[in-house]
Amino acid sequence: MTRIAIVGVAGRMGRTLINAVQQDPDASLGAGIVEPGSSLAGADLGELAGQGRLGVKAADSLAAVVDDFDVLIDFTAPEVTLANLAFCAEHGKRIVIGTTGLDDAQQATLDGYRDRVPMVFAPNMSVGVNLTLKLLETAARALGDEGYDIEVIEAHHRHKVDAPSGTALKMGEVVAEALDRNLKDHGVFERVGQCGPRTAEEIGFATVRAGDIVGEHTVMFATEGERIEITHKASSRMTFAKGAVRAARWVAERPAGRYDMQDVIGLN
Ligand SMILES: NC(=O)C1=CN([C@@H]2O[C@H](COP(=O)(O)OP(=O)(O)OC[C@H]3O[C@@H](n4cnc5c(N)ncnc54)[C@H](OP(=O)(O)O)[C@@H]3O)[C@@H](O)[C@H]2O)C=CC1
Ligand SMILES: O=C(O)C1=N[C@H](C(=O)O)C[C@H](O)C1
Repeated sequence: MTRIAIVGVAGRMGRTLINAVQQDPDASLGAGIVEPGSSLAGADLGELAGQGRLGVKAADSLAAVVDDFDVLIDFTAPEVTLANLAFCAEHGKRIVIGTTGLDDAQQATLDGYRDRVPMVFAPNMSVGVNLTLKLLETAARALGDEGYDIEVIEAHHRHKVDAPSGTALKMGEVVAEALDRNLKDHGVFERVGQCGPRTAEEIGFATVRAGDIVGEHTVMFATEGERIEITHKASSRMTFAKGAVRAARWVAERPAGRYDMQDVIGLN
């Protein structure tokens, strides 16, 4: 039985994760943590998730629940995640990180823990997106050097704070790598005014933020006469939450290292 703590239990993913842990017979909910000073500290986690009392109360620090879990699941914000990762390193815990929007320096800091903490870090925990990444690799190898333009289009709910999504960036990286291109050099994240025609090698990104869209990603390979679109649409956050709980059970048995969802699913 993997004892899990969820940080950010008041959030969209946090509440969904409470339900996902409850539905997994091989996982138990050891703790849930809200932001320090939150009025939800002390609230019952089951009631937070809309499923009735569970008898586990929301804590407002990791230190308060340090003995109650083995794996932390973190879907919060970059600086919060890095602080929690440091806590895990100090206290011999494992971690599953779904947080997106880390900048290069924050990515490097995270990577610095790979020899000390067993961690799964993935911008998208759904099985479907991780399979899609494999399909993209194949498509890019077949089409990318044959005159097909590559564009990544993503859409999310109005509350999302980072752009492009972590998943869109990962899709861009997979495609770029398959074509021996570097996303830092070839990614185009803005087109406005007299920006001129696209170059053959650029990988363009477009972002939609609207309403309650859970998460949609399309990679377009377009040339004169045809286009191919590979699309993934998530219609429920439960798809991410189930993946995260699966990752928590998986990483509970692993030595220190930085893993991703493809490792968890067995696609690597
Ligand atoms: N990898 C994946 O599969 C997925 C990744 N994500 C990513 O997960 C992250 C969270 O998304 P989402 O749930 O929609 O965002 P929310 O804003 O709904 O949730 C984030 C939660 O973190 C809480 N929080 C902030 N600071 C702390 C702290 N110090 N301690 C404890 N809790 C804290 C916030 O509390 P408060 O409410 O008080 O501000 C909030 O409840 C984003 O980066 C998103 O991109 C999302 C879905 C899938
Ligand atoms: O913020 C979200 O909601 C999501 N974020 C992730 C991302 O940035 O890729 C994954 C998912 O699409 C939902």
